[in-house]
Amino acid sequence: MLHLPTITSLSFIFNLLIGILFTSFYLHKKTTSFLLFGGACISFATAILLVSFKEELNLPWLTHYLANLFIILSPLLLVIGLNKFNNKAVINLTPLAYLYGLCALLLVFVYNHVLSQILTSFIVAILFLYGAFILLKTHCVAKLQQRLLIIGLVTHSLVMLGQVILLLLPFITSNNDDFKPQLHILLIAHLFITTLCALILPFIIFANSESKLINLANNDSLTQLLNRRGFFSTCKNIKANTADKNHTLALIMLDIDFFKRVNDKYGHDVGDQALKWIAQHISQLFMNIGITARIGGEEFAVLLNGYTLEQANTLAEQLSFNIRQQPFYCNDQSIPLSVSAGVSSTTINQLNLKELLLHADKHLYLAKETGRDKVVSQYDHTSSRKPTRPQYNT
Ligand SMILES: Nc1nc2c(ncn2[C@@H]2O[C@H](COP(=O)(O)OP(=O)(O)OP(=O)(O)O)[C@@H](O)[C@H]2O)c(=O)[nH]1
Repeated sequence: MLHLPTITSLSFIFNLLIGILFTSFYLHKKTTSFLLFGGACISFATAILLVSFKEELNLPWLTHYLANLFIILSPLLLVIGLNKFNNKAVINLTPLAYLYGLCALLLVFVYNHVLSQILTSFIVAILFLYGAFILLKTHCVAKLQQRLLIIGLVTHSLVMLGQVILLLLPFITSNNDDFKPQLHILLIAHLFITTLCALILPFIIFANSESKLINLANNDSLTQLLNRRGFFSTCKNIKANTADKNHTLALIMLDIDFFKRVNDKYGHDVGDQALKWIAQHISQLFMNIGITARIGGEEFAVLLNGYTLEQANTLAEQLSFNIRQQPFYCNDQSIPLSVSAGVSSTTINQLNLKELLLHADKHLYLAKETGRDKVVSQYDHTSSRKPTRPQYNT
């Protein structure tokens, strides 16, 4: 059956190893939450080690007092670590420090008494519940593991509260049973859940880190749109995910007109703001209907799945109109901006993204060649609207 020394040893080994794993990741990445999670696991392993000397050593301040302090320290570090992981840069540590100080003080008077166990279990229960609450509010990519960990923390909290009740019962009733078998089961549950939580936590952390890295690799940090790489990898799945192979899709390629002049006249920072402003217009219009990206310096692309060439052309005209109508303001100056656009389309059957981009690029080139501030699509090689050049106040 469940053999306590074996479970204790396994729990010690797992917590120590996971603690070392987190600490070495901290040394490599300097992410404070890793150090705190490592500390939480190592604290728990240390507590197990100290308690295991209970029979051999007659040093209760070590095997009881210090062990209890480490038991409380473990969820305390977990809670601070989860707060940090949840991107709360400034955590008010004062209440937690007071709580820990108060526990340390109270335990001085009762460390050799069952009250020490009651106090420790109660504080641990509260901290685990708080940890579950923080985790609930944390954005995690690994949803299943997040739920499992929340369940683990809540269950752990209940186990600790169960322990408090069992330890308190002889005091509040005339029943003098010491509930040893029940406490034994709760202790095993405590060791088991702690180890399980310690095993799930790294998975959640690394899944989030991986997702952050993928985001960094696929997104343009200036405009928050996809970058070229992200655009290609997102569009790659379209073919597989669209059942109707005769379904049309269109691509709009956009380029800001005379953008070099904006940089030269107003500076690179203003140029960056202009790029963000254009990106906002693109997002506003296409957020729910297309895949938007900044695929080059001042070049953007929008893929519209299920749209015809004519529909995409109309939307590109709409975007161009919006940009022309609402002047870009920076440092109290109005800077007129315009875009040229090339549109191309194909069917899912014939989709070759590079070719589609090439066609749109040819039309974009034509738009530039024939005056800028216009949209050119396959059927529209000459625009009826007279091109207007942006004017800059000197
Ligand atoms: N501020 C800023 N400028 C950029 C960025 N990437 C590219 N550019 C600038 O974009 C400008 C592109 O200039 P050109 O290719 O000559 O094109 P243009 O002046 O827009 O002229 P046309 O495209 O022919 O209308 C260059 O000055 C680049 O330095 C960026 O991230 N930020």
